[in-house]
Amino acid sequence: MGHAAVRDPKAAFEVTKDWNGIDQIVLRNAQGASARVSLHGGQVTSWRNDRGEELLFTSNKAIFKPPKAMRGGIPICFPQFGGSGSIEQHGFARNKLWVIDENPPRMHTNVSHGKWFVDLLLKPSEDDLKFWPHSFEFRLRVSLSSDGNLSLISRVRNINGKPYSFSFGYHTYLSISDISEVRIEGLETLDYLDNLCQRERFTEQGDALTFESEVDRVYLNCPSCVAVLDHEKKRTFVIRKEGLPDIVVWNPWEKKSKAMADLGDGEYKHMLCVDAAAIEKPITLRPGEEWTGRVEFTVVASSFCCDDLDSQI
Ligand SMILES: O=P(O)(O)OC[C@H]1O[C@@H](O)[C@H](O)[C@@H](O)[C@@H]1O
Repeated sequence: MGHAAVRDPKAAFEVTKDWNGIDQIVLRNAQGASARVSLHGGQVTSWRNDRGEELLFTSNKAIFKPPKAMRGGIPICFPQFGGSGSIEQHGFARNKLWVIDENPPRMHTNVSHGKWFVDLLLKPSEDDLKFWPHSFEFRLRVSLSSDGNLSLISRVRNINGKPYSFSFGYHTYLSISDISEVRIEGLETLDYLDNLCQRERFTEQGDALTFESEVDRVYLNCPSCVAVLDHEKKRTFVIRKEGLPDIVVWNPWEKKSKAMADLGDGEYKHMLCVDAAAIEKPITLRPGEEWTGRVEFTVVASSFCCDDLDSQI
């Protein structure tokens, strides 16, 4: 157990140690829902509902060893999503040590974020600047609402003298009953880049996306809300996003899982990555400019779709 870094008794969060002795923040709302965020990578490592059920997947073979990000939760992919740019796969932010931001600048958004939140900050080290010579301040707010919704707001500011571009993704491992029981709604008729076919562009034909083999796609210009329906668990994840046009859908399936040291052979059945992202058109910031990208996860019972949910707000 680490020191308690409580900023305000009403907005309390607790600081404990994660598996490596690195500080992690625990948010717990009045109903008992909770989220954990490690300072290693700013990675959300757990999100539980008020019955204590874990909603994010973490591999049983996850390697909890910095500097690598662990397989599960929500690694932050910045300043590059994927492996086709000039730096390491998914960027360096997920492997770095973040700090708690005690005095974050005001957030220019109408979004209400409940009472339970923490602000984290990442600045590049001298070493990072050798590989990616663009200075930035990356502020991440992770919050849990009184309904147990989890939201992540990222703000990246260019504090460099020159413009630069980056890509980004919330690499979200959802916990699912079984991959054959799950479908995604909201991606119908969209174009996507297929990472399994050298990023060739295709158009989604099906009514909803279901899974029978490996999938690694970047869906382009997606609606602000998609739903992941889990029939067996009778629950639906609703994912809302802002500032993030793309959605990556990834499941490694059997063969690739077997080749991954930090994923059990059959574990692909119980995970599905659905990542709100900005990939096809990188974000460009002029000096002093700031970008905001937000995602919110809600879990609702049974087969709820986004239209139903929108009409309730
Ligand atoms: O093993 P990593 O670096 O965490 O990446 C896992 C996967 O992440 C996905 O988002 C990518 O689309 C895949 O191509 C990649 O294999």
